[in-house]
Amino acid sequence: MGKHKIAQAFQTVEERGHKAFVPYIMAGDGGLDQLDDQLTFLEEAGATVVELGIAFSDPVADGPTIQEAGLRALENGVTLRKVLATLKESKSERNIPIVLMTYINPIHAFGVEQFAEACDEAGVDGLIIPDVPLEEETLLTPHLEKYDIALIRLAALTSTKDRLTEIAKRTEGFLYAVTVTGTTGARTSFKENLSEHLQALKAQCNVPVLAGFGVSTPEHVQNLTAYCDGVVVGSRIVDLLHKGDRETIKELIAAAKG
Ligand SMILES: O=P(O)(O)OC[C@@H](O)[C@@H](O)c1c[nH]c2ccccc12
Repeated sequence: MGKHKIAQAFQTVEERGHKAFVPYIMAGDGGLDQLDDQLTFLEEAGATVVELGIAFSDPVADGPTIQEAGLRALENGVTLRKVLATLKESKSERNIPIVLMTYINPIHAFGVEQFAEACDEAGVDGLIIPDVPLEEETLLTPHLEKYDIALIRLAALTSTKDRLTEIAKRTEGFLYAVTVTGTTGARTSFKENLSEHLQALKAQCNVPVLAGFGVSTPEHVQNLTAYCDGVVVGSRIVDLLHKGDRETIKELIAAAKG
């Protein structure tokens, strides 16, 4: 479980000569009773890992598509506790690693130690917590280590060189290379020097480097994976899942297979 399960999933992708594809979905968008079916669909469509978002009242890093999905989930009565309970029930039926994306407040409300234990019981393999800077992560790390849960760090375009080096060294599971400045959301183009940025991160990192934010077409997937190990796709997946267009999701995931 945990870090090792994530590492194994990436290894399988590499052995097949593919790139990793990590879809983001908002837990409880469409109702929590849909979650198992959504995870099974993504696993069967060839996703490497799933990033599962927890709806939050103040999602500072989220763009409009993810915010709206969060509102729908909150209207459905979704809470961190309910998501963990749902994951726990279907744990044995699932192979794909799960990474939870949540802000720090709900974790504090839960209690850090209890949260780590509940993640372990639910089969959560990693965490993305965008509002915990490097300086504050020791709040979490001892508890996550106890259960082998990966803390996936985000590398921002605006970080200094030294800070990027530190983030690349510390990250677990994979490095989340944010490809744009600003919030999440589909975009049409990326910065010109993004390829060098990704390659520089790759050179300093012992785990896969995945590019995320704004990735929304098969062309984006193919262009970016020339310089890194895979992609994270959020807003486009959330939008397609909400519309019920699963065929286009399959095509996006297939783009990572080259
Ligand atoms: O939606 P996009 O632009 O495809 O970006 C991925 C993103 O949505 C997902 O990884 C995510 C959702 N909320 C976040 C908050 C911080 C970092 C990452 C995220």
